Amino acid sequence: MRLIAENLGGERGGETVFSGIGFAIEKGQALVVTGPNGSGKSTLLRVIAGLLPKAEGDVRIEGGGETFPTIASACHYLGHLNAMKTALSVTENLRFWRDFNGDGPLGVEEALETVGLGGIGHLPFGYLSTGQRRRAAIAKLLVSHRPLWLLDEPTAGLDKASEARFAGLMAKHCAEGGIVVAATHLPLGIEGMELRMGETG
Ligand SMILES: Nc1ncnc2c1ncn2[C@@H]1O[C@H](COP(=O)(O)OP(=O)(O)OP(=O)(O)O)[C@@H](O)[C@H]1O
Repeated sequence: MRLIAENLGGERGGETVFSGIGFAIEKGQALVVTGPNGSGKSTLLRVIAGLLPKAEGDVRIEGGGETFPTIASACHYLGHLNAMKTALSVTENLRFWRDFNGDGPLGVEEALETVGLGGIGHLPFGYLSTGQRRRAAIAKLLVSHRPLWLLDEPTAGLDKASEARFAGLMAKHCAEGGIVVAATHLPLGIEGMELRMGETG
């Protein structure tokens, strides 16, 4: 399986944010997207995820077989917001995502243990601290059967120990044949290709 972009362009509010982006990411590889504020990192991730229309070019999955014929079927997108219901418990949220995305490598309890949140699954998501919310959102990736991780500033709000743990999880995902595309300002501690987005304005 590979993720291919050819001459990809994106726009916001009718203005071109980026153009001519091309890459080929094989399974087991990571692409780290860097660049200053406003350079289009989030826009690129959202275009790849299909959450925004592309302005030109193409981005697609090849070799995903019957299980992952499209990016939509293959990806889990972790944006700035965590996409969790504040009134539901952490466990209930993760059960929802596990059902929605297809059973992933870990069960809910195991995933919570893995991100250091064992024992608090019963709490409403809204009770969690900023970093705990991000860790619970990372647990979504672990309960989901999704080989393509699209991550927007995934380590924002994480402490050093959690950052290091997440670096290990991304490396493991790649080692098991996954693909990671991550936009970041912070070093992520993973080996990967770098795509540097340009300045705007
Ligand atoms: N809904 C919108 N309408 C118009 N312009 C927008 C919209 N959303 C974002 N933009 C503009 O698109 C450009 C790219 O924004 P984007 O969020 O992709 O940048 P980024 O590289 O992720 O920035 P940061 O590092 O601050 O997160 C910015 O100039 C931003 O102001």
